Amino acid sequence: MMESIESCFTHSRHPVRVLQFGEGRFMRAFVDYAIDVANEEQGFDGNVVIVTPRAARRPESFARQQNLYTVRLQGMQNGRKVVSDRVITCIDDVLSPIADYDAYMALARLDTLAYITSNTTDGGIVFSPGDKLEDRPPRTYPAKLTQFLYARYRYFNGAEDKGLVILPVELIDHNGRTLRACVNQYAALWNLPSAFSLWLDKACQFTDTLVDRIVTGYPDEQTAQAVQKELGYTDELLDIAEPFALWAIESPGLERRLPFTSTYFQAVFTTDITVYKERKVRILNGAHTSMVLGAYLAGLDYVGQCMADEDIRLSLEQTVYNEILPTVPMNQNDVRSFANAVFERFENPFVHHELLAISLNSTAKWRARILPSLKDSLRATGQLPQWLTYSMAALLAFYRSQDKGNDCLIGHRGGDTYPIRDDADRLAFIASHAALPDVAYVAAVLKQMDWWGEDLTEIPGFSQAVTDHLSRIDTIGVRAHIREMLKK
Ligand SMILES: NC(=O)c1ccc[n+]([C@@H]2O[C@H](COP(=O)([O-])OP(=O)(O)OC[C@H]3O[C@@H](n4cnc5c(N)ncnc54)[C@H](O)[C@@H]3O)[C@@H](O)[C@H]2O)c1
Ligand SMILES: O=P(O)(O)OC[C@@H](O)[C@@H](O)[C@H](O)[C@H](O)CO
Repeated sequence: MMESIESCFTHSRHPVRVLQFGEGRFMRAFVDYAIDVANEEQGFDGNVVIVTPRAARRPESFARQQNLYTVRLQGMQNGRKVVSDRVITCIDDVLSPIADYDAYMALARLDTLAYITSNTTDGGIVFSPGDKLEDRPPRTYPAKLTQFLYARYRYFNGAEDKGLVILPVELIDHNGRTLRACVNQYAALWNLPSAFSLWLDKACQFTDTLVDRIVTGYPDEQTAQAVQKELGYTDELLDIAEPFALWAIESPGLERRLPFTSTYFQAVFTTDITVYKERKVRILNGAHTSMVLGAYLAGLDYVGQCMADEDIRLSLEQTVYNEILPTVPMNQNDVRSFANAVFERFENPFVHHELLAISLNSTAKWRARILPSLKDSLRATGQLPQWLTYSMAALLAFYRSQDKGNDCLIGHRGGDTYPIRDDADRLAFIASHAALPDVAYVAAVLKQMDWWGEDLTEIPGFSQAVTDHLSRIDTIGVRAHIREMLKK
């Protein structure tokens, strides 16, 4: 029988310096990876306590293996194959803020605590007026954070050296500033003293950051068995990622305190992360979001398969190089080499990135990751960019279903079914409009101001062009439609 990870490795001992909201695969292969390496190579001297943002109970998988787990980085870097395994030993505890409320709030009184990190997905940094200061805990992440910071402020009598640096990694615009704005709203809602707001200003730092690493997490069972055999121990938290990692942090002053750059991790400290964000979100995430829904309907399941598929690959090249790149306000040579690198990362034969995983919440992703490029392209050329326009039709085709599943809609691909996962109200809207003729279905969805931030039917020609693409998809199928667009 194989040994277990906890019988092979032990914890590193460091004071707890980081409270992390989010136990997901990304945080574990990115933030915790960087901290673990920094402890070993740079004397960071800090461990992490994780809080699961939503779990009602402490996740047993972490306790079972004493919070140890392996990050396997796999892929090509500078032309050579990389396989790098690291057992992460810097996690002290994983708490549920609901089940372990007192233990979690006790961390606010911890002298050594210096940083708070979070990944609560694109939907986590929100204000909800129903949250109360007395809740154990409040529901949203910003409300939890406000309650936590207020407890710390009170315990240390507003001492300025007990402030915290807050480093959110959610992929939304100005994540630090947005989080700060939510905290301000809770402070006002809960009538917290103005001295607390002053303490937030003087002692705490809310930092905008941008992250980039493809993390696919626990692999399929067959791969998992093979990897564990190689490793020589069992690990149910095994986390697979690519070797590339970039963390751009909008605070040059933190450079010395966060020595996170290492062989497989680059931390950049800068006065403005906009260029990193625009480049990454428009090109990498924009490529994903514009490609995956149509490619899935065309019969593919993984990003790697898309790169090997002539039609899908060519369509993505045209999307990225002809339509997205010219909209990125940076040196075009730099942007082009970033795009070339993205294609190489997508080709990574070792990281199996599921299209269905990327499809989650595609409406919000289309707005954040495609719409700005579409509008900039239209402004610059006077024409609707064909592939970005088509990507909306692919979304509407992928989403079009009246079949309700558990927390999702059920889509159909040939004889197979697949889950359509998005906000519940949005899915309900789709279900109730899916049976309309194409023109009415398209118009109904494009008019949803709160989905897109504007009425998309007001973009000249957009509604008609999307309807035309959707009708071709209905009539001849996605792949045939992609082929006819490639011939144009
Ligand atoms: N996996 C990647 O390659 C990658 C790379 C860069 C950025 N990200 C970002 O990470 C997010 C997905 O995380 P993951 O890949 O670790 O997936 P995951 O499913 O493993 O983890 C998701 C985490 O988000 C929390 N969460 C989900 N909805 C929430 C909400 N409404 N409020 C509070 N917490 C919530 C969950 O509790 C969990 O901790 C995405 O938003 C993405 O932008 C992922
Ligand atoms: O993680 P999501 O669901 O927000 O988006 C899916 C992918 O586009 C994303 O995970 C990228 O792989 C990642 O942003 C790369 O840094």
